[in-house]
Amino acid sequence: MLRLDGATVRFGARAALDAVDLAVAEHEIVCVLGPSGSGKSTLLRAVAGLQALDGGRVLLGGADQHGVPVHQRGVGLMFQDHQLFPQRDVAGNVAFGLRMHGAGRAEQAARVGELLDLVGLPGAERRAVAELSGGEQQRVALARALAPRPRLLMLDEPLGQLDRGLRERLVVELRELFGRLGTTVLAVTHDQGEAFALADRVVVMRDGRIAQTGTPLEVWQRPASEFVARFLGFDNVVPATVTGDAADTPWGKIPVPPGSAEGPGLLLVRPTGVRLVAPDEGLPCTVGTRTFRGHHVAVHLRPAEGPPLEAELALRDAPEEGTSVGVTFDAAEVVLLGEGDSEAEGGREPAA
Ligand SMILES: Nc1ncnc2c1ncn2[C@@H]1O[C@H](COP(=O)(O)OP(=O)(O)OP(=O)(O)O)[C@@H](O)[C@H]1O
Repeated sequence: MLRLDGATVRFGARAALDAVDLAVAEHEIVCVLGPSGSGKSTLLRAVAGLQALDGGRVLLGGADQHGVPVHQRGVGLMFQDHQLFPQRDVAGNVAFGLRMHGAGRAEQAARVGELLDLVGLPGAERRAVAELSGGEQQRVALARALAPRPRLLMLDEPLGQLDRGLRERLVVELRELFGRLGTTVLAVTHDQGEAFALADRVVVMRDGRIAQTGTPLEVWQRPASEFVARFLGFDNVVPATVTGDAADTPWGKIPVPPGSAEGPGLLLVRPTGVRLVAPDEGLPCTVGTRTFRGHHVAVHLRPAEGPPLEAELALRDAPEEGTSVGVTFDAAEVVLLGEGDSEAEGGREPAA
């Protein structure tokens, strides 16, 4: 459905999009994730035709989009600040794209009604946009983007401004809705929770390039590099040398999954794999701060040797700050990271 072949966008000497290859299949929901400035919006804008390419191609349904203006690409756009027309009512907003495509009045009214039902705002046609809540406005923006039946729907931080609870609810609704409609979606977000809940596949970007792509589970379980691991919030990363079924690390010997490649590398222990035991067993640590995260607690540990460690524990298992504990590691939660993309490399040279 959508393909980028070596898509490149430069601003001065800097490549905001650096030879990106990406394919999105029909009915697939792909979420692009990455830190601020990694090129996510530039990617969306290039696909939409709002940003010209300096190299490479964007193909939609197999056709090169070079020179095809935005309104002829058949893509729906929903941007961060959803830009509804404040002087128009809900129906006027939702019908906007339909009018642009020359739909008649009756057809517009029928389609608007259908879409408002879909997004959970039945009968809202005559309401003033300014009187809607943030979540309702978001639904109207979504209905507007879906109205002309775009072959590709693109969302830029679709739930960015809403509060957490509403975002979590809407993201589930969106996924269900897109599945029902068979919509192909390319969405951009900096919120990994949102991306993982919405996407069939996530694409993690760094400095205009794709750092990793895979299903949410694949990326979560096997971050490809230190960059991806840290971006996902995993900070238990240390240099390690694997020999057989264990690795030498600054935290001592840590068991690794069977079949791990031998030799030096970087090792990640997911916080769920940090087990607390009696103080005279395993690696001696002192319990530092505890951060409550809903149904679990992130416990920060100061090991006798090596960098700080984070453990994820159930509320009832989290020891008091200052307690002495021992730590052992669960091999199933240990990941050996690719070295190619190490933080230590620092910034890449800007493309010439
Ligand atoms: N019009 C522009 N002129 C010059 N530089 C730009 C322009 N648009 C984007 N950039 C630069 O290109 C890089 C990528 O920007 P982009 O907006 O695509 O990142 P992003 O990942 O979407 O970031 P954010 O999450 O903050 O929106 C950044 O370094 C940005 O400063």
